[in-house]
Amino acid sequence: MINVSNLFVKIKKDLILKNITFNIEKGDVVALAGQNGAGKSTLIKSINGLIKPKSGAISVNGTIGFMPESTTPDPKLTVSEFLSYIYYLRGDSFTPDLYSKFGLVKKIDSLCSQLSKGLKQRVLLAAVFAGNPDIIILDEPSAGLDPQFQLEMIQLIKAIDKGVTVLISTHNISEIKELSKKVIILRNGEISYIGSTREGNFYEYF
Ligand SMILES: Nc1ncnc2c1ncn2[C@@H]1O[C@H](COP(=O)(O)OP(=O)(O)OP(=O)(O)O)[C@@H](O)[C@H]1O
Repeated sequence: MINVSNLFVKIKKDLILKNITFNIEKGDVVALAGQNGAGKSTLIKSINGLIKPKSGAISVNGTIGFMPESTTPDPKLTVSEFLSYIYYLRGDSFTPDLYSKFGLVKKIDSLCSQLSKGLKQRVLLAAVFAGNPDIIILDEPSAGLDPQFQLEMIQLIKAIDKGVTVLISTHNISEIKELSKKVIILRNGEISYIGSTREGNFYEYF
């Protein structure tokens, strides 16, 4: 579903990603981990076609729903206006049952600017599903959330339909263990570990 081979990415003069190779199969839920600055967001942007690699190949077999890091829904729109707009752009319609699925029923008419960080993240997660993408890519969806909202975010991600491929960037070891069987760990722009989250102390490769 996502195939990356011998990927090198340069930003300005710096080589940020070095010889990255991995394969994600349809329906896999894969965590992308690594310390700050390891290259997770650069890899995610490359997969989304937002950064042109120096060399190597990326092939993506399907449509992507992408939630970038540290973004916010349009502050001038209400929750319903924002989600209707995003779904419209993707040729889809936002149905009311999605408000309850994402815990937004009481916030339908609130301005996005007035939501807490946790609620903004839920609105963005709801937006990711517009157009029924085959692949969901989430860049640190629970960063900055309190433990309760983190748990809720994990539950929402776990509820994603089987068969949808998920790539989720996170620092959170319990989140990695809870959500995914497979983890890719980056260290200084290289893969330091790729494999199961069930075996060994994979977090030593951070
Ligand atoms: N536009 C840019 N200009 C210069 N350097 C950049 C740019 N974008 C990323 N980098 C550098 O690339 C490296 C990897 O950054 P990236 O954001 O991909 O890491 P990350 O693993 O996502 O980090 P974090 O967990 O902090 O989000 C860092 O050293 C960063 O400073």
